[in-house]
Amino acid sequence: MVDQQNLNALKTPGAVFFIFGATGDLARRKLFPAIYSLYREGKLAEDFAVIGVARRPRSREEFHDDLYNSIQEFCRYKVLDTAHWNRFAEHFEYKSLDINNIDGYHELREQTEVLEKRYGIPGNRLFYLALAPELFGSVSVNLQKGGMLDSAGWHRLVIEKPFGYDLLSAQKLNEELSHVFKEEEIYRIDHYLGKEMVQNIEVIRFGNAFFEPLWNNKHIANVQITLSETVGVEERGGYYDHAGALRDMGQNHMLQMLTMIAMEPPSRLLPEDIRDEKVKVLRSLRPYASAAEVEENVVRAQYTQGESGNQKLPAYREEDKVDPNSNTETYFSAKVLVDNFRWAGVPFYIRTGKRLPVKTTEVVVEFKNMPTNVYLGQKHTLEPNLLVIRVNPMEGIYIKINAKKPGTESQIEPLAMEFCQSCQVGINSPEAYERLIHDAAEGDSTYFTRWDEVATAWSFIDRIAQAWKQNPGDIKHYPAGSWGPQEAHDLLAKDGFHWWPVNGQDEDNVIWIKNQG
Ligand SMILES: NC(=O)C1=CN([C@@H]2O[C@H](COP(=O)(O)OP(=O)(O)OC[C@H]3O[C@@H](n4cnc5c(N)ncnc54)[C@H](OP(=O)(O)O)[C@@H]3O)[C@@H](O)[C@H]2O)C=CC1
Ligand SMILES: O=C1O[C@H](COP(=O)(O)O)[C@@H](O)[C@H](O)[C@H]1O
Repeated sequence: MVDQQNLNALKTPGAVFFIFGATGDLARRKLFPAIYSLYREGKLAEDFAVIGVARRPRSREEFHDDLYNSIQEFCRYKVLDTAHWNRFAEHFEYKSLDINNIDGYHELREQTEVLEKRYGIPGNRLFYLALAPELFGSVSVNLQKGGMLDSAGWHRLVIEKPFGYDLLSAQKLNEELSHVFKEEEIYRIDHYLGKEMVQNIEVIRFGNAFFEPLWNNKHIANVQITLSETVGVEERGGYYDHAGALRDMGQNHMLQMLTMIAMEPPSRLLPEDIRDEKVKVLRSLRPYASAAEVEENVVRAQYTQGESGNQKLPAYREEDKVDPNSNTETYFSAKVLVDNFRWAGVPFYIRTGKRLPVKTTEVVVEFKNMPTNVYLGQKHTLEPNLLVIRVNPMEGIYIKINAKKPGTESQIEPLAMEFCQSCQVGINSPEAYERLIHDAAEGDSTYFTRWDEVATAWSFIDRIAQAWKQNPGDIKHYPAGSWGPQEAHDLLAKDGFHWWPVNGQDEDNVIWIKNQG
């Protein structure tokens, strides 16, 4: 609970929030719960309204029922009591509208003005597009034509991923949006940037004297970023089969996490300074020069039938709305080089996949071995020091160091110094969408992607996609429930490295490192 004194500092300025796609999956699982949490924590006061927009008819009561169910199922807070719930739900209206029907926007405008009057909102309007990406351009044009941008306050467009399918389509979309919204009014969501531990990377790096001096190619051997999922494509087969892992996770979340690890310290902690540094990293990524280089450095694969626990898992090609002959990748891993002074020669290995054994997001920074190993030849093995940043589902960091095994003469064993943030009583980290909606309402664009970041990321990814397109059938396979194809292991083995076990467990789920104490 937030005390009254801090409330004004936390609260967002009064605004009307429009959720386009209010009957959809994202609204139900993420957006409504996020708005409720913000309200519960006093970050949204009473001067706000939400209008849910979608085509299907919904009475106000039905919409409130949807809202209630979504919060009870997906929010980290359960509904408090009836009086509190009624006060919250009162802020929500529904408008049935086909985004292509311009008359509907005039009605929406009238409805908005009534609410602005009721809540004393000075014309601030935040448009959240939880819609299929092909609708993004038309909505923004129609918002303007329909007079929705004529109010006195600020107007912001929050736009979901994917932002385009490749550089060309992203440029086209950006061009369409830029006729209506200025760059500083566009908030492109990458929900990984809203995650607590992704934001913490910055503090861990720039707030600790013992990391920053070592954060370079003199001391770091390699960096490994893993985003593994146990789920398959669920109900999103239609979208996913067109996108694949490279576009779904690589172009956005993975490259964004890489930039947070690799960027230079910004001169000030202002959104544009931070984003300038991130885009410099993206520009330093060494492009793969040919299809042969792609093949050497990037592994793609698709899951076949497999099992997890005692459960049989279907092959990707058997999933709903997936082409039975599909060659779409559900897994990829890559060796990425950042060609700048700090990182020259340090490989960044990234991997993501569906139907892997565990759900986790983790960054492992592997340090170089000691220049002189005084323990060599004495039957001692020194393991490299690791810094592991756990993003999800566990949040925390651990550092692996070598120490003398207590009670032995001189035996050395690795031990973990672990901080598990998510294990701390009383810490209930906000969901990524809470932070991002709050930031957008505050006008803080730090953790949203700027156009040049998106474009630069696409030009890197496009080379991989184009190389794959030349040889669609040349995809590897892995059984659902496994850690991906052998080639992904070979990718590191060629350089003398291996993937470090995630969650502190090896591939057979054997505890790899003992918790001390
Ligand atoms: N779901 C997720 O986990 C994630 C989703 N995203 C992105 O979020 C966006 C939404 O995804 P998701 O919620 O899954 O999609 P859904 O298909 O579940 O929902 C789409 C929404 O759009 C509405 N809609 C469709 N056509 C129109 C139209 N012509 N006029 C008005 N409303 C329309 C639908 O309502 P109706 O049929 O009633 O019109 C529905 O509310 C996509 O860009 C997706 O890529 C990003 C990350 C994760
Ligand atoms: O953006 C996406 O992310 C999810 C994974 O997000 P997480 O927060 O649960 O790690 C992924 O399942 C989905 O395919 C992708 O579109």
